[in-house]
Amino acid sequence: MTSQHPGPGAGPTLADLAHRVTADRERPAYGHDALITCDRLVRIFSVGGVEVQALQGLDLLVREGELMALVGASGSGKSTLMNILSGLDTPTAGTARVAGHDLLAMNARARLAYRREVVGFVWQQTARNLLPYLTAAQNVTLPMRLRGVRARRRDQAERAGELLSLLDVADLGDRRPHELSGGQQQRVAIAVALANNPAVLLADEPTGELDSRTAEQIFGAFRTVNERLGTTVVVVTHDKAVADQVRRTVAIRDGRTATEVLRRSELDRATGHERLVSREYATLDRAGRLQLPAEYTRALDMRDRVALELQADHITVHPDDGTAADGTA
Ligand SMILES: Nc1ncnc2c1ncn2[C@@H]1O[C@H](COP(=O)(O)OP(=O)(O)OP(=O)(O)O)[C@@H](O)[C@H]1O
Repeated sequence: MTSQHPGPGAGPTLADLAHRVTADRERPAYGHDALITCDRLVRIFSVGGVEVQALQGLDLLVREGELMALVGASGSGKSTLMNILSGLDTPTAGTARVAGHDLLAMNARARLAYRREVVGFVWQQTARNLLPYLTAAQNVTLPMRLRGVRARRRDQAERAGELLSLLDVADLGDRRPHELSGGQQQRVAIAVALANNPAVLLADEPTGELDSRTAEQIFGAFRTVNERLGTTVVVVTHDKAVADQVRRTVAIRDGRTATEVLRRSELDRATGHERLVSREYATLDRAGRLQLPAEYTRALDMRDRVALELQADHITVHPDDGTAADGTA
């Protein structure tokens, strides 16, 4: 029998091991405190017998109250992710949870309730967001009626008015979509998406059909919603200027999160003005995998393998200099 009190230098005691096991069990699960958790998310499409892996084990955590942008090359998987988060599509494997809802386990009824009450979405095509034969105000009250919760018409109309006012289109409530500009339509579409007070507002290229000045204003509207209502907002965008305005931008590459830029304001001592300082991070996945930027590895001619060294507060990555101990230079 192993002693409970071995001498110095011996392995862990039984008590140590028991403690480790309990500590591991009690460690909070990945993403336990996030509003959106994607864990090794996979989406495979089969087209004519050919498989396309649109998402290849994507990890993403979004905390409550965040306003963040998702960027990435065409075909990287952004829309696939948004369709999953909005409840329109189901992942092939992995975990996706939004505000406590497991997106892989919902039946049709739960999915419908999820889409009506938990998430709001704004699409790129302005025409897809609004019903053409309803006025702006009627478009905003429609999701409230579909939700089926008994509420007085007057209260619904009042809420629609408040939302249209928050989005600076209060005086356009009686107009139909074709009587509104593209930017005004997107503002109304944001109000529609917020009608049932969702936990998350998702937007897929919401400024894609707008000129850059209008795009900037629409992005301002997302900021207002985030700041005033506290709604968590995730926006997919191609627009670099738009992505630069948020505190967090996550880049997706080949169906995985690859890099992340975080921005914070800092006081410029010289001028006394606030300025935004940004820093790029690489994503470290749960298996410890890290993708080094191609321009870095090319600059140091890093290929096949690299040497890692653990320092007190960082890890260094060196090119393979051909001095491997096993002689396989
Ligand atoms: N319904 C589908 N059937 C088959 N393949 C699909 C389907 N939807 C997406 N894909 C494929 O999955 C990959 C990711 O597509 P996705 O639309 O998510 O990319 P994206 O980053 O949104 O691109 P874009 O910026 O051009 O909109 C692409 O290779 C695409 O062809």
